[in-house]
Amino acid sequence: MNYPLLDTLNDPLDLRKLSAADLTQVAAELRQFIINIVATKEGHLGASLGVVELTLALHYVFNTPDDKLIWDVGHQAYGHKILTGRRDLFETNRQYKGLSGFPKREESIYDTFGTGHSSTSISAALGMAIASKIKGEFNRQHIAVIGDASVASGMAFEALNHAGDSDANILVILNDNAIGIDPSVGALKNYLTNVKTGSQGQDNIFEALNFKYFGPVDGHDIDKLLEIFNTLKKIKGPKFLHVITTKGKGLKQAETNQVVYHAPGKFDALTGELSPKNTAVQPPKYQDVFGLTLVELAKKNEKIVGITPAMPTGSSLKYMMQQFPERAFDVGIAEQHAVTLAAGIACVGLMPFCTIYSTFLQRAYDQLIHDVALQKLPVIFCIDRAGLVGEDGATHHGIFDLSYLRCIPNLIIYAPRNEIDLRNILYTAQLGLDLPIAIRYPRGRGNLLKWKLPFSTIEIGKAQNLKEGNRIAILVTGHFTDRALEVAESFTDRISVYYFGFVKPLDRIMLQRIFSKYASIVTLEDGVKAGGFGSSIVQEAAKYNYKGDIRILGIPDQFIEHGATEQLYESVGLDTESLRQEIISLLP
Ligand SMILES: Cc1ncc(C[n+]2csc(CCOP(=O)(O)OP(=O)(O)O)c2C)c(N)n1
Ligand SMILES: CC(=O)[C@@H](O)[C@H](O)COP(=O)(O)O
Ligand SMILES: [Mg+2]
Repeated sequence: MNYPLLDTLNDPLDLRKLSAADLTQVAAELRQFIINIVATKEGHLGASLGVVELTLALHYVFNTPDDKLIWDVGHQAYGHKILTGRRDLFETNRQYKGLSGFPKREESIYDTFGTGHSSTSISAALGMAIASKIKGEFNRQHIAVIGDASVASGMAFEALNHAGDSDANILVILNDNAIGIDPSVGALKNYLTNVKTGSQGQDNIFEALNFKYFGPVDGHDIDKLLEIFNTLKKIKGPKFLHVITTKGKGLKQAETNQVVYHAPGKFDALTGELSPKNTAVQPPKYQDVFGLTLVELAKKNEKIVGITPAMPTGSSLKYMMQQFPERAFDVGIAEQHAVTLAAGIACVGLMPFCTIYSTFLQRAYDQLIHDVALQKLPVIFCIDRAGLVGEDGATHHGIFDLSYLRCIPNLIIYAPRNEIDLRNILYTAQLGLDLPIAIRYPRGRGNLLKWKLPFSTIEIGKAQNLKEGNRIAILVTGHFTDRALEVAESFTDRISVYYFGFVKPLDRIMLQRIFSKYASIVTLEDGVKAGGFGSSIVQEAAKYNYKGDIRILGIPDQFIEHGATEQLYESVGLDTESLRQEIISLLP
């Protein structure tokens, strides 16, 4: 594939040597380059295609990296990476030891702020703008590019509220494509639609917040973007530019099927068609076990309400939203609100199932403690993407939840070992608990083809002995249970496996039996070792005055980068072979 102009661009200085008229061709080449690589290497597609012209115009007019450019979420920054010296490395995007799929300060001086989670860009840009002013660097611009779904989040509004009351040199660019991963929701989305259609009248929210407002402008018209940026760069203080773009621009399928092409997996770069799916019958994704089981339960239990902060497709709450639109809500990128909304719903006797990715629940920690657990409100948290998630990397791994949840009083924590177990704990939870429960399960597929079995109730706080052995006890939680069994089988009758679905409350009776029987214990989890399941066993062992060895196996005290999930587990010694070696080293 030929990229005659793109191939000459090693950084934005080269770009600025081109004539403005050349930028149209660069845009076409850049778009094709992104399509060609993402088609085979996978990744986020639609968002980056939508901001090709915006990316070029920003780097052309502004003096990056001295002017600070911050991409919200960062999943749209592929063009930015390619133009800022990473074209040749881009085929390693999201792969183990390759480029990160998100901006990352260690990777480039052009990546001024690391992102991955949404709605941080305005705060970060404002922080930089305030610091520049304190340092006397008055001419620097600080630019946050934020999407229409991300700008509706609380954090973004907190930053707008602060910035609008300052004289900071900040430019907020709203990249409005009317969609997040799923279609955008909420009153702000309606307002933005009215602005675009001209039916909004004179009122302007952003002007009311004291920003100088510009737009809306067509974000695919390079000349218009150059003109407006040349104006904006001379204006001091807080400015807001409303840009209209099309997610997936330039690839027909990505434009028409924006949800799927947000991150489409492999596809044909020429036709845009998705690569054929594996047609063999496969075990279900955990998210679908959750989503489909919830529909089954909601048909019989009218108290069930579903909540997702902006991930109806990713969490599979979409199934309930389709069947029971009056009882299932996408609240937008608003994790804090989602949790307290669930608390409110529980207060009045309904049964909220609040599904949030483990990594995004970090945003709502105070709400979890203050609004839910402290008041013993029986919210059912369905925490998806627990454990390592793969190519999204350090910003998205769900490895902290067991530790950050375990220290909260009144909270039940359950990590199902498989799809049937997940179904049964969902069933058990909706029978009525008098405490909140956090049910956490991994990204991707389970192992069972037959998983839609009749429901059975799970006894709260009970562990199970799955395999009896006489030397070492493996205590395991969550989906690593099969891994523990596989390892144990290879040692015939020497290794026991105890499955602790409940990380809290722990089965103390079972633990006492284990402490009195084994001289060596290994704990296994897909979360951080610090403060997690293994830690809780060590604490119990100390209370019991246990004198044997306990080895905690989990994620070490470091951020884990991106790569295929199994590759990453191997890198931290949690693959089957490494576990087997650990056991061998403990055997007398
Ligand atoms: C705090 C947080 N919640 C959820 C997500 C998952 N997420 C990633 S991109 C995205 C949609 C972003 O939409 P928008 O800001 O409009 O950008 P676009 O994809 O349209 O460019 C969501 C919900 C996230 N990254 N961070
Ligand atoms: C950028 C972002 O936060 C999401 O697009 C995320 O990558 C989705 O993750 P899943 O693919 O696990 O749904
Ligand atoms: Mg959007």
